[in-house]
Parts: sequence; structure tokens; C-alpha cells
Amino acid sequence: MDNDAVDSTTALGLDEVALLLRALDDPGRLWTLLLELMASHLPCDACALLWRDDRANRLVPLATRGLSPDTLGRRFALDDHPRLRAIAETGGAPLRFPADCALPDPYDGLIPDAGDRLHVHDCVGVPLSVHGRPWGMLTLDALSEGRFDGCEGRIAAWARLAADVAAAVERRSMAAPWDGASAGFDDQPIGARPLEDVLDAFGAGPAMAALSMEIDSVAASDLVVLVLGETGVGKELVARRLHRRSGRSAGPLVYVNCAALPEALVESELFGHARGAFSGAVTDRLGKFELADGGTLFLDEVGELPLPVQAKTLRALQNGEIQRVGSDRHITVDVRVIAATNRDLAAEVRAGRFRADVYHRLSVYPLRVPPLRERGSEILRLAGLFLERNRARLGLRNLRLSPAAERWMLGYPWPGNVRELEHAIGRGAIRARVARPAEGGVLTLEPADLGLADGAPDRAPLPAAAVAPPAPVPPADARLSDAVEALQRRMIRDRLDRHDGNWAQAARSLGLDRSNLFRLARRLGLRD
Ligand SMILES: Nc1ncnc2c1ncn2[C@@H]1O[C@H](COP(=O)(O)OP(=O)(O)OP(=O)(O)O)[C@@H](O)[C@H]1O
Repeated sequence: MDNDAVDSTTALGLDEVALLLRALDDPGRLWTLLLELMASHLPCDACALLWRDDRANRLVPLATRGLSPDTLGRRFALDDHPRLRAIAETGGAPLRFPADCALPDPYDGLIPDAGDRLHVHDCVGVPLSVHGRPWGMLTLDALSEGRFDGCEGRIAAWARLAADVAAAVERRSMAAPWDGASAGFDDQPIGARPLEDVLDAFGAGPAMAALSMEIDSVAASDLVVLVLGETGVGKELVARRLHRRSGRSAGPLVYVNCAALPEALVESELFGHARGAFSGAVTDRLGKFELADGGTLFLDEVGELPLPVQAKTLRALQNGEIQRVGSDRHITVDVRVIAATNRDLAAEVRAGRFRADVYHRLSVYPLRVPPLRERGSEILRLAGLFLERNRARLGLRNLRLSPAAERWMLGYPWPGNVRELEHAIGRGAIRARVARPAEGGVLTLEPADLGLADGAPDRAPLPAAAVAPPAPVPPADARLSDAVEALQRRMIRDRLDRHDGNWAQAARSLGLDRSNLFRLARRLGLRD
């Protein structure tokens, strides 16, 4: 062992060791603390601890220091980031990249203090292994050349410490009470489960951490769960996670959008039908309840369930009994129901539009998903996720937010929630790409790109290349029905665009019932 490794270990005072030990039960804090200590002992301007998600072949930042806040939300695909891949493939020793290295740095443009110096100058990465299995990596960056000269030994020592800390966290996570609660993960390698499950659906945002824990605790039961929240908050993701974390994860997860079903078909869709039950019923057909047998049925937009079907749904919820349309036979199914709505169901009950008994059955365990405006800095992490996706899609070296765009994002109320954020970044990236060249391959999104400057996202005009042509004037000899259909298509697309793809809101703003809008959209070829 060389001298500087010994220096590093001894440089960690007792107080610092005590801090690390105390944080063992709070991995998020522990990893941040580890990086802070490392940065105070090594000459870096930025550093990151990344966990390797083998299922998706990508690296997930667990803690960062000196990098923009959205970096924590980014997911770095190994196939897309040759530097990170090179680090992952080294035998274990630190890998140093010289200033003139041609491989793009994943953090180019993400060090806020870098000013005009867009590109990181000196960069070192060390792969971390736990129990002989690749676990992740540490990266260190400096904005001037030669800063890591002679530091390799100390960096390797910090990597050993980081790997030991990771191993300790994994051991504690595996011993936590929830660990044995859900089946179906037994073939996972040690350590894969806790991180995977914590990070997968939500990112590591603190506002969602409490919800994640609640999901995990209710997932193991067979209780009916009602997922509540505004449009676009991620209710469907919650339902998927509930299923994945439940003992039913090996069974099917069947999705039904109650708003998308024409009223006449809802009953047979949910409960199936017998041959000859109605004209067109030429064979017996299984309904969604039977298809979900042994698994989970997700009733999305359950507030739209027509009243007559609610009575039959109540029986299914009470004793798992269903009857196919046109059949006398009772069939028992083993289904866990998760429902979701963005409506105030209690108010719907008071208004007589929803049955009180069904409401009480559904709301055994309500889970509220917080709107984006209540999630604080997690907005920027989620932005990082979408920035990285769009960076890869547009083939950019990097895509980042300007400080003004960050401020706008944190102050904007996001009525369309995560869906709106996702669309704002997707469209903003295209707008900016068309409007100006990427500086050294790095494109910076400004509030105006995101449509946030006037407080109304996505109302900013798209650049000429991306704008749809103006509504054509129908030819003089056009049939009235063709012209009407063209106008209907255009208006539906326009409203969907304005409401971030939300059919319910588009229907409301067009003054239509949702199922009528679905029917119309299908007839016009806008939906399958
Ligand atoms: N935490 C998250 N991480 C990544 N993407 C997310 C997250 N939450 C939501 N999204 C994305 O936002 C969009 C909306 O999510 P989802 O459909 O789950 O919302 P919802 O609450 O069910 O919406 P609605 O009420 O309109 O049906 C999806 O594209 C989803 O992938």
C-alpha cells in the first residue's frame, strides 16, 4: 500500500468515523456525507457515487457533490457513456482520463461553478465491488489539469472505504423488517433488491420516500388500495410498484381505464360474457377480473365507472364473485384490486354519481400521491431524468437547465404535474435544438424554451420547423362531413396537446363526455 493511502485512512478523524456510523440507517445521508468527507480530503471540484443497475445496464447517482441538482435524477446508460463504461470495465484500479481525452464526459456542463469552461479537465473513476460483484463507481472531476497527479493511491483508498460502506448498507437493508414481507425476489443477488426498489419508480426524492415506504408496507397485504392524486402525478406508477412489491408479482397486472370504455361494453369488459349474451357475442369471453386471477386488477379512473356496473363491482370486491354477462354461473376469482382517481370520490358520492358502498370498499387504504409543486427539489431530479432521456434522443453531448430555468421550475405550480414536466422538457429540447446550435455539444434550456417565461408552459410558440401547418381551408367542392371530421381531428389534437395528453381534461375543455371523446377519437383514427 502506498503512503498516500495510509494518509487518507488516518486523516479520517474519530468524529468523522462516528458521523459515518450514525448515518448507517439513513443511506441517502450516509452517501452524501461520504462524498463530503472525500471532497474535503481530495482536490476535486465535483464527485459522485453511482450505483450500477444491472437490469437496465445503467448507473444511478446516489449522491453528488459540486454537480447541478438535476444530476441526481439522471440515469446514465452504460452503452451511451463510453467513459463510464470504461471505468466499469477496469479491473478495479482508478482510471484517469487526460484533459485531451476524446471520450465525452457525462458531467460536461453540469458543474455549475465551471462558468464558460464547459468541459471537465481532469477526471478519475473507480469501480466499486461488493461481495465480488460490480456494485457501482466513484467519479471525481477537476476543472484544471493535473489536479489528481499523485492522488491515485488515496483515491483507491476512498474507493475501498466507499465499497465497505456500501456493503454495510446492503447488509442492513437486507436485514430490515420489510425484507421478508414480499415473495418473488429470492433469486435476486444480494443487495440488488433494496436499491433497485427504492430508486426504480420514483428516484430518490425525499418527498416520495414516505410514500415509497407506505407502498412497500401495504403491498404485502391483499387490501384494496385507492390511489389518489391530481392528473399526471404518477398514480399508475404507484399501482405498478404496489403490484411488483406484492406477493402477486409473479401473477398478472391487468390494467383497465374505466373512462376509456364505452358504457355499453364496460360490464362485459370487466366481467366477460357468455356466448350469445348479445349480438356479436359469438364465443365465451373472459373479462378483466378473470384475466387478473392470481394477480392484480388496476381500475384506473375508477370515478368514471357507470353506476349500473358499480353494483356488480361491489360483489366482486366483497367476495371475489363475478358473473359473466348472459351467464347464471358464479365464478370465484382471486384478485387484488387497486383503483385510482383524480376526482374527489366523496363529493361524487354526495352528488349521487358514485355509490357510497363501492366508495367505502375501494377506500380501505387510500394512498395520496403528492402533486409536483409539493415535492420541492425533487422537481429538478425528475427534470434530470427527462433531460438525460432527451439528451440521448437528440444525440447531444449534454442537455442542461440554465440557472433561470431551474428557478422557474421550482416556482411554477405544475398543474399537469410530472406529465407536464416531461412534455415541457421534451418540447423545450426540440425548440432549443432548432433555435440555436449546441455550444460544444452542450445545449442549455432557458425558461423561454420550456414555455415557462410567461408562467404558462408550452404556450411559447414552437420553432417554425416544428409547428403544424395552419388549418387548411377546405376545397370548394369538399363534402361537409369530410371538412367536419378534419376540424374535429384538429381540435382534438390541439386540446390534447394543450392538456399534455390528458384525455379527461381535453374532453372537459371540449364539453364532451370522456367516453364520447374516446369513441369519436377512435372513429377519426386518433386512437386504437
Ligand atoms: N416519479 C416518476 N418518475 C418518472 N416518471 C414519472 C414519475 N411520475 C410520473 N411519471 C411520468 O409521468 C407521466 C404520468 O404518470 P402516470 O400516468 O402514472 O400519472 P397518473 O397520475 O396516472 O395520471 P392520470 O391521472 O392523468 O391518469 C408518465 O409518463 C409517467 O411515466
